[in-house]
Amino acid sequence: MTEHTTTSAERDQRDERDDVVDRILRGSETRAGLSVFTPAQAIQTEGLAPSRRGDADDDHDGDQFDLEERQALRRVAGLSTELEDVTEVEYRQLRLENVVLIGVYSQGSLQDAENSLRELAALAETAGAVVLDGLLQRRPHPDPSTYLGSGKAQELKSIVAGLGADTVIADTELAPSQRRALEDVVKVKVIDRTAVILDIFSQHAKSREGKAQVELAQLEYLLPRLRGWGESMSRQAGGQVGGAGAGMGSRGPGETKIELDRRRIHTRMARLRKQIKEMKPARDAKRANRERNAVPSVAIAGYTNAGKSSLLNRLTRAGVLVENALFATLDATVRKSVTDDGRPFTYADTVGFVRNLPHQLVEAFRSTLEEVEDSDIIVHVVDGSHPDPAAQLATVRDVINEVDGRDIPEVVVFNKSDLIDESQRIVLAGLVPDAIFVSARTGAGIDDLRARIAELLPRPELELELLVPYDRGDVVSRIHEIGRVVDVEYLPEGTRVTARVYPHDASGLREFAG
Ligand SMILES: Nc1nc2c(ncn2[C@@H]2O[C@H](COP(=O)(O)OP(=O)(O)OP(=O)(O)O)[C@@H](O)[C@H]2O)c(=O)[nH]1
Ligand SMILES: [Mg+2]
Repeated sequence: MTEHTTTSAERDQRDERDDVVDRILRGSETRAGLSVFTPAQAIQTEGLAPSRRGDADDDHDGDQFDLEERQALRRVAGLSTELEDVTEVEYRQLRLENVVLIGVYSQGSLQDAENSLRELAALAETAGAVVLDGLLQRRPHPDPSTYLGSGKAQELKSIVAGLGADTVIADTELAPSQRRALEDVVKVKVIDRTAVILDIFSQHAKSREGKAQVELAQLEYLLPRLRGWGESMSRQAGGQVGGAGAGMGSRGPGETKIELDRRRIHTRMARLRKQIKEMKPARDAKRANRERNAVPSVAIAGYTNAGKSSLLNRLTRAGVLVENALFATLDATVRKSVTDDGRPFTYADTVGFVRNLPHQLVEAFRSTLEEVEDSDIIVHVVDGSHPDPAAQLATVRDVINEVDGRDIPEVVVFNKSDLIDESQRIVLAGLVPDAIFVSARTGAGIDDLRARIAELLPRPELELELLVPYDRGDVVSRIHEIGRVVDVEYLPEGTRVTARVYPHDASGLREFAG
C-alpha cells in the first residue's frame, strides 16, 4: 500500500486488518490477545533484581518537597530489572515494553500496597515487559478522574519521560475514563492490572474451553473501552499497539466504526457463550467417568508461582511445565499415582490464584477449579519464602470455600523451604501448626507429604476373592487400577486374585467371585 491514492475500500480493509478488535476476535488462533506486551520473554530466575535507583539517590523528589510529600509518592525499591549485558539491552529494547508501575495506598496499608506492586511487577514481567520503576502515592482513595492526584500525575509524566518508559500500569482496575485522562497527562499508554492478567491468560490458555473463556473475558473488558483504544493507538507514534501503521488509518474512529465494532463484539460474545455451554457436557462426562472409577483424587492448589507444578513433578516425576512466571499453568493437569501400599489415586495440578482477579476472569478461573471441588484431599501449596504468606493463604482459602471445597481435608504445604531460615520457619509454623515444610527443588519433606496424603486418602475396604479366566487379562489389570491387590495365585482354571476395592467397584466384579 505505497500509493497515496488509497481508495476508501482499501483503507477500510487495512483498518480491518490492524484493528485491535479484529486482533482479539482472531485472538484464539494468533494468541495476539490484547497484546499490551510482546510475548513473554525469559523471566529472570533470581526474581526481581535490586533497584537501579534506590530511595537514596532518588533525585526526582528532590528538595522541592517536604518529607511528608516525599513519603506520599514513594518508590518501591527492588522493582526494576537490572539489565545484565549489552546484548541483553539491545535484545530487550527490540522486543519488550518498558513499564512504570503505579499504585495508590491509604494510611497504614503501605506494606500491603508494596507487596501488591511487587506482584504486579512479576505479572508484568511474565507478560514480557521490563519494569523500570514502581511508584506509590498515599491518598485515601484513587483520584476519580486521573487515578493519581493531578500533581502526582504530572510528576509521573516527568519520571516516565526521564526513564524512557512507554507504558504505565496501574495496580487496580481503572475506569475507562480514568485511563484516558491519565494517558492525556503522561502521554504514553496506560493500562491496568486486569489488562495484564488478561494478556497472560490469553498467552497461556491451552484447552478449547480455556481459550474460549479467556476470549470472552477479553471482549467483556474491551467493550466499554472501545473508544479509548482507538485514541491511544493513533497517538502512539511508533504504533506499538497495533504494529507499524496502526495509527494512520484508524485515527479518531468515527461513531459508526465504534458501533460496528460493538455489534461484532456482541455477536462474537454470544457465540462464545454458546460454545462454552456446549463444552460443559463433555467436561461433565469426563468428570463422571472419573467418579465412576472412583479413584480418589488429590488437588494441588495454591497461589500462582507457589510451586504447585514443581511439586507435582517431584511427587510423580511427571513432566509438567514449570516456569518462573505467573500463571504458567492455566489448564488442569491430572496424573496417576499410587501410595506406598499400592492404592491408586490421581493428582490434579490447578491454576494459580491471584489477588484481585479480574471479575471477567472469575468464570474462566472457576471452570478449572472443578478439580478442586471434586477432590478427596486439597494440597494447599504456599510459597514459604513469599513476603506475605498469610495473605496468600487467606486468598486461596476464600476461593476454595466459594467453590464448595470447604469440607475437603486440606494439607497446607510450605514450599521453597530451601529459601527460608529458622526464624521464618517458626513464624510459618505458628500460622499453620500442622503444615508440612517441603522443597520441590531439593526434595526435602516430600516423603512426609506423601505419607500424609496416603494417610488421608480413603481406603478400599472390601476384600474380594476373585477367579479370573486367563483370557480376561483386562479384568486383572482393571483390579490393579481400581484397588489394591493383596495376593495373586495362578491356578489351572485362571488367576486367583485377592484384592481390596472400594464398595461401589465391587458390583462390577461380582461375576468373577470365586
Ligand atoms: N527455590 C525454590 N524454588 C522453587 C521451589 N519450587 C518451585 N520453585 C520455583 O518457583 C517457580 C514457580 O514454580 P511452578 O511450579 O511453576 O509454580 P506454580 O505454582 O505451578 O505456578 P503457576 O502454574 O504459574 O500458578 C519456578 O521458578 C520454580 O523453579 C522450591 O522448592 N525452591
Ligand atoms: Mg503451575
